[in-house]
Amino acid sequence: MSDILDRINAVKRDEVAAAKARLPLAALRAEAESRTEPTRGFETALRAKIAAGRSGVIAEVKKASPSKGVLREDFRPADIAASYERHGAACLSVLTDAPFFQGATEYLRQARAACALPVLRKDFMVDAYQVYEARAMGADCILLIAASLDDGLMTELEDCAQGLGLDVLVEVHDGQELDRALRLKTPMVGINNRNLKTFEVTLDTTLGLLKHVPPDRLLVTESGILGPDDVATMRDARVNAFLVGEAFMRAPDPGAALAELFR
Ligand SMILES: O=C(O)c1ccccc1NCC(=O)[C@H](O)[C@H](O)COP(=O)(O)O
Repeated sequence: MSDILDRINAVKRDEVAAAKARLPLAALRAEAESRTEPTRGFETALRAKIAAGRSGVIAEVKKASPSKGVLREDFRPADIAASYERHGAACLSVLTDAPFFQGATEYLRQARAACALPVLRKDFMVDAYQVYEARAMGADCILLIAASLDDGLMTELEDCAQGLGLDVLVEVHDGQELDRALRLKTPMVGINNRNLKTFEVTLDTTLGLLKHVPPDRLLVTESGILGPDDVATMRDARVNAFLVGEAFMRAPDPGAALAELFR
């Protein structure tokens, strides 16, 4: 039986094929390249928080997930983004995947328009077409999941993103993926504590891999940061950048929850 990532990637390839039929690559590329305004610096924003002695928090805007179902009924991306900014987030991560996360391109546009924070397009990238889409919709950064991509495609997508002025966060879950990620140019490496085959979450994933991340890289711990003990564990291990979704999405005010967790 295929795992969730295989299923997601198959759906993504179908989505890309349908999108190309509606809007050919050349037209989308022209649209993306016609955006003259600079992107907001995602890596720069994270590093600035950390340099100021704070945690660099990538605050996620996510209505639902495959492992947890619907996380938030009252889902207003613009309000959530504004609250995150008021309470000290460095960056946003906005789910644009619809079939599995109930996300939308429009949510990214709404969230970005409501604040000055850089925004990650959180989706499952399998084709350069989606990178052009990311730039066209206003994203500042894309996610590359090493488990989903061979080396050639990962490099192609990174080159495409960087050529458009987008930052890249590469995500890994084990040592082999980390070795492959470290051959990319991007300094931002996310270690996902969630096993995407079993949905098991353990912070030991970050704790076990972090010694293999060179000091010039910006390590982001992803998933399963739910309470103050989790933050303290990571800070004790000198991990200062966090991607957090569920803990904020379940709170009445996601930004206030961020301020409480990272005070
Ligand atoms: O969250 C899931 O169920 C999931 C399933 C399959 C692929 C990816 C998945 N999550 C993506 C993420 O990486 C998280 O949204 C992100 O790291 C935040 O995690 P959390 O704070 O645990 O919501």
